[in-house]
This record gives sequence, structure tokens and C-alpha cells, in this order.
Amino acid sequence: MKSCNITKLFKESYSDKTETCKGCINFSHQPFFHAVINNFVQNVEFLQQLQEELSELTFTEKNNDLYKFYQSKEDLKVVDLPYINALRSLIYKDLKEWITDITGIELVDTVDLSCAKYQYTDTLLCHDDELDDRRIAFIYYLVPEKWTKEDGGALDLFNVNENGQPDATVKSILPVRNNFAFFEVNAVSYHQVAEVLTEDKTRLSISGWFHGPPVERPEPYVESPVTLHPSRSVDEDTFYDWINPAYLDPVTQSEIQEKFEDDSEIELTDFLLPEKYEELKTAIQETNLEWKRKGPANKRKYSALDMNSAPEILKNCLDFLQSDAFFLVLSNITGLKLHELASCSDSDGETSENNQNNGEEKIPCCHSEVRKWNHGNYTLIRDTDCTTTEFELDSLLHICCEGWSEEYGGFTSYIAKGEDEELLSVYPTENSLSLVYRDKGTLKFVKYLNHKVTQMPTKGFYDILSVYRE
Ligand SMILES: O=C(O)CCC(=O)C(=O)O
Ligand SMILES: [Fe+2]
Repeated sequence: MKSCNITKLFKESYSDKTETCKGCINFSHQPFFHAVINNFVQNVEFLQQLQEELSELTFTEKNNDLYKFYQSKEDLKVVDLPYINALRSLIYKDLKEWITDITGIELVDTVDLSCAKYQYTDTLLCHDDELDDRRIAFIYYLVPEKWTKEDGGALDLFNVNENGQPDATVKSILPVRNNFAFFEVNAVSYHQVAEVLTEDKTRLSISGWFHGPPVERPEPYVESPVTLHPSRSVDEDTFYDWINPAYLDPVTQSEIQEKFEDDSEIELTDFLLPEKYEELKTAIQETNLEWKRKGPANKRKYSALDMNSAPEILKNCLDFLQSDAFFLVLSNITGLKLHELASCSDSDGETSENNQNNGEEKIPCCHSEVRKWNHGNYTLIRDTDCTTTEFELDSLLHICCEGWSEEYGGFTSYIAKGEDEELLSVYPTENSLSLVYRDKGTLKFVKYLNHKVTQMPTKGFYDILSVYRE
């Protein structure tokens, strides 16, 4: 590393963006600049001692929409143990200088170091690491000697599409004991820690960032919002064919409304008539349906049904959920003004005021999507999501989720913006319709469906998400 010739070689590799492999160092530029140093620490004894020090640390579970893993509670920046101290100074003195020399990035002295432990089903989904003045990310792997592709836990690198959004994994870097990987943090440095699939090995690593002069970032890409449509008029038969008549009883409706107004959520069990629900189950599992992969990976990964390929029964079900008559039922059980015949429950008249837009009456509308959830699927919370309206009603109908368990993931979690605390979770339940009224400050995600979901006979489940707006 100290040799001038080698440094010159890697300087050129960095600036010319050429692949270079010399000794134990490998520089690559696809899909963005990254490097791997094999056999980072020569002394095997050192490695064992370091690992022992790390095993004495206290680990806390980190768990949210983006990740599930264990992190050392102690900040490795201040931990005072001989081997950790030695590694820290190796990284933040010698190595930092060398990387500065090679890249020309004036890295500063900020130390930002922690220890992570990934075990079976742990993962860190697609992200770019961009934050303040982070310039180079690095990871030092302390996995067991024999870590194979089948064990999972690779560091996957994504390329980007025309909108600068992560497209596909184009390179997977397997963690190797005593390897030190680093990459440049920028607007396209999308990567993930693939789910760990081995049940008896731990992916132990020390990772952190080198900081430097902040770089200018492009404006974040904002997706265009989905279009909502007014209710449809469907014939009476379609409506009465589907709904459990219990939910049409005015007394029941007002009981539900009372509860909903208190909780902003309700679960309507046995929502569809049993025969209809069975038909729906059979139809949705047919093999000739066309499912489209939804991305990008920094926002979501699941399959959505192409309605052109949908059997009649499924189309019919959506007609029902988007029908004028169902809008009225929703109005009656939520107190929202989703139908002109709905009695407005707000004593202060706020709802009717909200409905006025420069004197023009707003038309209640909705959007539905039939989704398939399998191993590896998820949605993430995005700060940049643009919500055009203050309030929306989510309706979630789960299908084929028998045998599902919370530890598989796949539940929908609602959280308050800016806080990690969970407001409520909606769990997949057969033939239940879950209604959740959320405001602009409420964000939601579907928790990553981990490898355990493959224990289900159906290896996943389906749902129909409908969003209603007053
Ligand atoms: O452990 C790895 O391979 C990558 C970790 C990472 O991306 C992070 O901590 O931000
Ligand atoms: Fe990262």
C-alpha cells in the first residue's frame, strides 16, 4: 500500500475509471466506484483478538422499514480496547491518507464507526448512504472462513435507470473474512445487504464512513402521484353478491362508525360472503395472470396485477370496491363524506368545508391495486413522497394468508413522520377488510417478507389495496 508505484497505478485506475487488480487490491467502477482489499490485516492472531473484543460488546436490535440487524450499543469511536483501537487508527490514519491520495478527496478526521451483526433473515435494503458529508463508505468483514453464496448477506450494488433510481443488482460482493470493502458515496451509490439465509453463521462486520467536503446533490426524484377515479355505478346484484350483509345493517354501521371515529382504524372480519371469497381466492392463484414487478428498489418491491390479464371475478371484485354503493357503505361506517347521500357526521362542519375547493365540489375518488407478496418483497417509507391531500382512507383486503405469522414480515406498519414509533400495524387476516384513516403526517410501509415466509404452503399472500379520498 505504501509503495509509490502501486499508489500511482490506483490513482490512474480511479481517475480513468479502469478496472485494476494488483496484489490484494481490486478497483472497479461498475456500477459506481468501489474497491476490495483482501487480507486487510496480515496477523491472524490480531483478527481473533479483535473478534473477541467485539463479542464482548452489547448489541441492540435495529428494526424498521429499511433494515433488521444488530448494532453495537457502544460507539466504536470511543470504545477503548486495544485491538479495536489498533483497527480504528489503521483505518482513520494510514488508510484514510491513502484513499485521500488516490481519490483526491480531502477526507477529514471525523470518525464514524460501528459494529454490525446480521443473522438469519436480517437485511439492510436498498439505500445510497448519502448523508451530510459522507464521502467514502467502508466495511471490514469478520465472517466465518467459509461463507458461501447460499449463505446470503452479499453486498449488492445497483445500477440506476434514466431517473437516477436503482434498477437492478449488477454486482454482488460476498463478505469474506478479513476483506475490507469501500465505495464512494454519491447520488447513484445504491446498495443493499442481501438477506442472510444461513441459520448458523453470523455476518459480523465493522463499518463506517470517511467524511469530507460535501458534494452537490441532484434534486431528489419525485414520482408522479397515482390518479384516483370517481366511484363507478355497478348493478345492484354485483354489490349484494360480494358484501357480508351484516355490514349493511344501520345499527352495526353506526357502531362501527363510533369505534372508527375514536381509533381511526377498524378491521371488518368476514367481510365478503364466503362463496365469493373462495372464488376470489381460486381466481387470484391462477397461473395465467400477469404480474408486474414494482420498483424502484429504494421505494418498493412487489408484484401488481395487470388488470388486463385479470379474470372476470377479480375485475368484478374491483368494481364492487370502487362502486357507488360501496362508497356509501364506507361513508356510513367511517363518517367520511365519500358519498353525497352520506350524513355528514362532523358537528363543526369541518368535513364539508374541506370539500369546498374554490367553491367547486370535490368528487370522492379512489384507486385500487391487486398485489402479490412473496419472499423478498417490501415497501419503504419515502420522505420525498408527495401527498397532494391531507387525508386518505386505506382499505386493505388480504387474501390467501392462512398460516401467516408476524415473524415472516408482510404486515403494514403505520408510523408518525419523523418518529420511529409505530402507530399501528395491519396484519394479514383471511377475508378481513382493514380500514385506516391517515393524515399527511402518517407514513406506512410493508415490512420485508423474509425467508421464513417460504414456510407458508402458499409461500406468500395477496391483497387488494384501495385508497379513498373525500
Ligand atoms: O455491511 C455491508 O456490506 C454494507 C453495510 C451498509 O451498507 C451500511 O451500513 O450502510
Ligand atoms: Fe450502506
